[in-house]
Amino acid sequence: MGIIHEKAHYVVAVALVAFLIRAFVLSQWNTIKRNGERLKKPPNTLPLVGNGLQFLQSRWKLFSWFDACQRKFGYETVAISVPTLPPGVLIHDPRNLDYVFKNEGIFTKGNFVKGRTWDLFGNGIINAEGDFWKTQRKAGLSFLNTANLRVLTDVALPQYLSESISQLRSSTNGTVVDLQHVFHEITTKLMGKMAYNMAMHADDEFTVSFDYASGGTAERFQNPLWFVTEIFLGAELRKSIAVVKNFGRHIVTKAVQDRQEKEFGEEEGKLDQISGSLIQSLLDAIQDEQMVADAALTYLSAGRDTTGQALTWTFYLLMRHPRVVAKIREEATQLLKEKNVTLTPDQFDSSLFNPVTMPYSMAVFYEVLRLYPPIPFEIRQCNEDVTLPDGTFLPKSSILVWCLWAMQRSKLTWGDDADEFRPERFLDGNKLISRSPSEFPVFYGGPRTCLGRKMAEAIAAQVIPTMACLFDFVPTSDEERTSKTSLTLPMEGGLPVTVKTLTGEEREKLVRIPEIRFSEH
Ligand code: HEM
Repeated sequence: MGIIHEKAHYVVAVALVAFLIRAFVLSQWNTIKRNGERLKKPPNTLPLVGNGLQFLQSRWKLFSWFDACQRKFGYETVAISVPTLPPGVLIHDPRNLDYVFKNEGIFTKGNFVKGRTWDLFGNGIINAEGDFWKTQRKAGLSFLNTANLRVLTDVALPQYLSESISQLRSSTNGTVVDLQHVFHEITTKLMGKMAYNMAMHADDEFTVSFDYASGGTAERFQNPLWFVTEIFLGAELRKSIAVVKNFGRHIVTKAVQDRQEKEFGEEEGKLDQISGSLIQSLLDAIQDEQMVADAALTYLSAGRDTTGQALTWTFYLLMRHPRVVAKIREEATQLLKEKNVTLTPDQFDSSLFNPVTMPYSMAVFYEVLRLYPPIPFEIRQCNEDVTLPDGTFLPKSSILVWCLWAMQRSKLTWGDDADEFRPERFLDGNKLISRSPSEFPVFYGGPRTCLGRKMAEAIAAQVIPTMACLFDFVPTSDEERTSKTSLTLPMEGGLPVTVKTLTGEEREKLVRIPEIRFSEH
């Protein structure tokens, strides 16, 4: 028995050495070059394992490493290597990113991304290409048309926002509330009702399983041996994906039933008339119900998690920057006075707040998206040989990575105060400044640019000033918050706060004399 054990160790060790030597030889062979020169390597690149160990760290440390690369190399493209994976580069130059956005047929998700996300998203729009992508995009465009967005801003959002406000008011006795849950609940209800005609909540079994599956799927991008480790440690992930997939099928079955039963008459409210319009458009366009389910689940993740998390980081930063909160309150108070409207927890019309009437609040939202991008990095794979504008030659199958977390903190692009939270950088007087997608890729760019940008902006323009005017939130801890592993950017442990409801008078005082709770930086 002892001898067999020893031999097993020997076999594993030999296999590991052989594997590393092969990886090393392949990495030398496949070196990516710029104008005939090898690319520089990022800090802490090791012989044999390359950057493999960096990718095994927690994502928070990984973000810092990406940021350190960006600080060291500026816009220069650098090589990244991980044993077992095709050769790769990390790009920082907005010119290169612009080229990627304009040539999305060359820079695709490829087997590298699809192989890792397939179990969760299958053929959903995020993974789809060609005609199948076009079909899903068309269905999404029809769901997010102007008339539906108006129902969202005038009916659905005010209703769900007011439900959350009632809950927050009942928690003003020192109870600790998780703000991340509050925002997730709003976006979950919105997407559930409008897209699928379903009453969904942030603590449903589906949502909990989806969070887990998103974390497990994201880990596959950090662990090159995920397909081996999951054999032993992947039971929970497999279970979560099964729950998610079942729910996808349930959405489709319910939508087919709705189709047969639902005949809307004049008496139906506006929200009921449009609810389920995404799933119905998808059913019209796609024959295969499994594919409809994949498409539905992908939209749910794209629309709900990103926006809920962006709002969470917004209030995290606002609690650290009382002067910014005071300016949001000032902007809202001014508008309310002009319209001769009062805002109290019992009586408010949040639909007054929109991206046009609330430029400062929108600048706050963009600044949060700059520092805490809900999709923090992107990966593409070249499906042919290609040369980037900076001269970097990428052979077919190479991997291209850009880290929004790092790029959106670049001093070259954003100036010396790039690390500071300063919403004014998005304002020219009272007008919002828009930045090109290649400099500020938070909503992606080119033909596959985010479909839901207007929806996210409409939600932010209403939720941020309404919540900031009605409540004063106090965090239960001053510690820096981090993000847990996920395909998006959820806050680890949520955002626990205590809540105080503000009277109109108190709000006026806070507009004039912003208290300093944290040192601003
Ligand atoms: C702050 C909120 C949001 C951010 C930062 C954001 C960001 C992004 C990014 C970076 C992508 C590209 C992802 C990739 O392919 O790797 C994307 C795609 C997409 N987003 Fe958003 N998104 C947000 C909100 C929304 C909302 C509310 C919806 C509404 C349903 C939505 C729908 C989509 C769809 C359908 C795509 C796929 C587009 C395509 O491949 O053609 N997003 N988004």
